[in-house]
Amino acid sequence: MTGSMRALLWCAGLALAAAVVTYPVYANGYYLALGISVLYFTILATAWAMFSGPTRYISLATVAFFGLGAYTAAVLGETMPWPVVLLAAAGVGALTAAITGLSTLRLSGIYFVIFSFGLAELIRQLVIWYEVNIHKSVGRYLFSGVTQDILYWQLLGLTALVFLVGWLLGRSRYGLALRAIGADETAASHSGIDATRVKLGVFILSATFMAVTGAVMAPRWTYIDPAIAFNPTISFQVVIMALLGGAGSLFGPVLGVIPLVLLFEVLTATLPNHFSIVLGLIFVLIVMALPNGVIGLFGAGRWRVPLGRPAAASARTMVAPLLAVDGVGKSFGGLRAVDDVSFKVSPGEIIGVIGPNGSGKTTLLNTLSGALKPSSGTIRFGGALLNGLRAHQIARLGLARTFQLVRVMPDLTVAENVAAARLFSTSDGAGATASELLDLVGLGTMHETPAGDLTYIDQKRLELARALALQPRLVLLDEWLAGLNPSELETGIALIARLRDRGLTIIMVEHVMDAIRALCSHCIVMSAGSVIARGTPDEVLADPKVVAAYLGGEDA
Ligand SMILES: Nc1ncnc2c1ncn2[C@@H]1O[C@H](COP(=O)(O)OP(=O)(O)OP(=O)(O)O)[C@@H](O)[C@H]1O
Repeated sequence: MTGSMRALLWCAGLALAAAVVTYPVYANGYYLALGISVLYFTILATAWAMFSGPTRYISLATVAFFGLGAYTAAVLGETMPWPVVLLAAAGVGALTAAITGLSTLRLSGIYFVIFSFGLAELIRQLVIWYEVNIHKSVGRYLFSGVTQDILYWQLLGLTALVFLVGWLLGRSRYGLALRAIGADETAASHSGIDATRVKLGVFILSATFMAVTGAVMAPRWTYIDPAIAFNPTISFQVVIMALLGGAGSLFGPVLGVIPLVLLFEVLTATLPNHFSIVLGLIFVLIVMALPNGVIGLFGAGRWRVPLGRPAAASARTMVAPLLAVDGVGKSFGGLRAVDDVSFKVSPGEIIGVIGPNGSGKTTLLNTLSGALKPSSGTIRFGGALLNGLRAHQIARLGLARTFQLVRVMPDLTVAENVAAARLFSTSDGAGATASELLDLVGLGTMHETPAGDLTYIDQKRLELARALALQPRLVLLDEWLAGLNPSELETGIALIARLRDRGLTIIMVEHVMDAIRALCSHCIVMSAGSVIARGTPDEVLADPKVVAAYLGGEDA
C-alpha cells in the first residue's frame, strides 16, 4: 500500500469515527433510536461471540444477564449515582454468571443450550414472583436524566470497550485456549489447559458486558417489567446476528447486527404477528447458507496468537522411580476393567503395555493421565500423588499423552495445536521451540496447515509434537504406531528411540510387537484387567500364559 493510500484510509477512518461520535447531533429521533439499537445489539452480539464463538457453546442466556442489568438499574437508578448503578449491574451479572457457570459449564452441546434457555426463564419467573409478592407491583418506573443522546454515547463507549477487551482476549493465551477447548476439549485438557476455569472466566466477562448493556438501556423504557427486560426474543436475535456476521472473529458480529437491526425494524412494522416465524426462518437460512458468517466469505482471520519462542523447560529433579503405580483398579459398574495393577517406571525407560483387545490397557493409561479417576490404588509421579488431580493438572506436571483415536484440534493450525500445549506452561529453562518439535516429527513445512486437513499419519505426528510441547518427563503413547506402513513404522520407531536417547520416559501401549522388541526395556502384559506377566519383551512373548491370552494372536 502506498503512503498516499494509507493517508487516505486514515482520513476516511477518522471521518467515519467523527460521524459516529457526533451522530446524535445531526440524526433525528427515529434514526437516533435505530443507532441506539445497532449499538446495543453490537455489544450483546460481540459479548456473546466472545464466549460462544470459540467454544461453540450456544448460549440463549443473553437476556438473563441483560434483564438483570436492566432490573438493577430500575431498582437503584433513582437513588444511587449512575456510575454506581452500572457497577452494581456489572457485579450482579458477573455473580450470576459465576454461580450458574460453575455448575453448568461442564455441560456441552444441546444440554448447555437448553440450560441457558432455562436460566433466562427461571430468572424471569423469580423476578416476577418477587415483584408480585414482595414489591406488590409487576413493574417499576425509572425516571432519570439520561437523554437519548447520552444513552447513545454511553453505548458507544461500551462498544469501544467490548471491542478492546475482545481484541486483548484474542491476542492473549486465553483466546487460543478457548479455541482449543472449542476444537477438542479433551485434547485441550490433556495439553494443560484448565478448560473449566478458562470457560468460566470468559463466560463471566461476556455476561458482565450483557448486564451493563441492560442497565444502560433501562432509562430508555421508563417503565420496566419482566416482559420487557427478559424478552427471550433478544437472546435469539443476538445469536442470529452473531452467526450471520461470523461468530469466529471479533468484528464478525457487527456485520450481522447492522442489516438485521434494519430488517427487524421493517418486520416489526409490517409483520408484527409473524415476527417469530420470520426470525426462525432467517436463523435456518443463515446456518445453511453461511456457516461461517459474512466474514467467513472474505476468509477473514480468526483471533490469532503469535507463537513467539516457547517457554523453556525446567531442569527437573529426577526422583526414582519416576512413576509408581500401586494396586490401581478401575471399575465400570460391574466390570473390573483394570484390576490391582502395580508397576514402576524409572527415568529414561520405555515400558511396553501389551495384551489382547479389551484387556484394560487404554483404561490404565486413562487413569494415569487423569482422563479417568482410579477406583482404587495410588499413582505417584515424580513423588506427587496423582489421585484426584484433573487432566490439565497432570499435564502441567509433565505427564503428556497421545490418544488411541487420534485427537487434534482440527480448526487450529498445526503451529497453534503445538502452541496450545505451551499456553499455561510453568517451565523456565531452555526447551525445543514449536518449530523444532514440528521438524522433529516431520511436519516442519506445515505450520500454517489446519490440523483437520492433515492425513491420519500426520495427525498422529502432530499429536506427538503437541505432547512433547508440554516438555514432559513421561509420555504415554496409546497405539501411536498403529496404522503405519512398513517404512513409516521404521521412521516412527527411530523417532521414539531418539526421544528415549534424549532422556524421555515413555509408556507405550502397542500391538506392533516388532516395535515392542526394538524399543522396550520392560513389558507388562494385561489380560482381563490384570497383569499376567512382566519382564523383557523376549521373556513375556515366550511366556505360555501370554501366548494363551492372545489365543495365537497374529503379532505375538
Ligand atoms: N468408559 C467405559 N465405560 C464402560 N466400559 C468401558 C469404558 N472404557 C472401557 N470399558 C471397557 O473396559 C474394558 C477394557 O477396555 P480398554 O479400552 O481399556 O481395553 P484395551 O486393552 O485398551 O483394548 P484395545 O487394545 O482394543 O484398545 C473393555 O471391556 C471395555 O469395553
